[in-house]
Amino acid sequence: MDECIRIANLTKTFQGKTALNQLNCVVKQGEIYGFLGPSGAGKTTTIKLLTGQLKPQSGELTVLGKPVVPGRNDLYSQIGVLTDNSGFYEKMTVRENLKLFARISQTTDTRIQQVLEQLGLAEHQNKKAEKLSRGMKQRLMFARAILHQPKLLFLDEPTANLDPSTSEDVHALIRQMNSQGTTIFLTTHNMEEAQELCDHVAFLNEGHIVEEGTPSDLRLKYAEDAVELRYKDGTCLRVRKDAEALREALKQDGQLLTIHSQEPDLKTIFLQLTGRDLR
Ligand SMILES: Nc1ncnc2c1ncn2[C@@H]1O[C@H](COP(=O)(O)OP(=O)(O)OP(=O)(O)O)[C@@H](O)[C@H]1O
Repeated sequence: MDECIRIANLTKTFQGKTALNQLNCVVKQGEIYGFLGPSGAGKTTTIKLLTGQLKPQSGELTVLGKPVVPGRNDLYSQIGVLTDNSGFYEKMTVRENLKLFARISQTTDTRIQQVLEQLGLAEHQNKKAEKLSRGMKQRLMFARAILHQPKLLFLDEPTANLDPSTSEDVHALIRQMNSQGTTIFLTTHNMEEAQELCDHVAFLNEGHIVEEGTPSDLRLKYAEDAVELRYKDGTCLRVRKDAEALREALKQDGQLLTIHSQEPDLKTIFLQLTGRDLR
């Protein structure tokens, strides 16, 4: 699979304080990549550096095969960015907002209609943006970000402050875009969200990546060396994951109901690695 993003030895400081420290990562084309970490870990800073909004102290950044040069315009035709300050004009209707952004990115009216329908905004297109619900506003920001059919979409905490049902809608949109070929770079501090959505995750803590892999590989890597056997009479037995211990356990009286391996969730793994919760 081709590389979509490569970060090599990236360091960023603000007034002498290190925000990112020798960061390395690779995002493959077509994947949903979760960049996970608590508040202040450096997630937004990484997106700003990858999209040329900030300049690093050192390190190399490659996006879609080209080095990132702050202010380089050709990158913007190929990427979409959704952050909490993506914004739109409150006093304009949904369609008027999209027409304005379409003019900047030279997108056709047909594409506007397609996006309105894809994001379930068609019936709200003549409403002023200020009258939209929070979930619909988030859809409008998505619409703006994908109007020009970017190959790569940066989503900075796309479900922060949304209720569970609206978050589910946003997850469905992310999956839909990804299934149409868009690579997604997603930041979140919500580990359940990452576990559900992402093909690959990186744990960011205090400016560097402490672990990365597919959610299922990480869960296996940090799984306890034990399985739990549950019997019909309600008793439970924990045994080591080796053939002899299992053989012994299976000899026990009582009818066996289930055998489960003990795999931690991403939240537990992050806590184990960093001693920090993801707040
Ligand atoms: N413009 C800036 N000037 C000074 N310090 C900054 C600036 N931008 C970010 N920082 C600092 O860099 C560190 C990383 O911030 P960043 O916003 O990237 O974290 P984050 O992981 O996105 O957090 P959150 O989840 O709260 O958005 C923090 O310590 C923050 O205070």
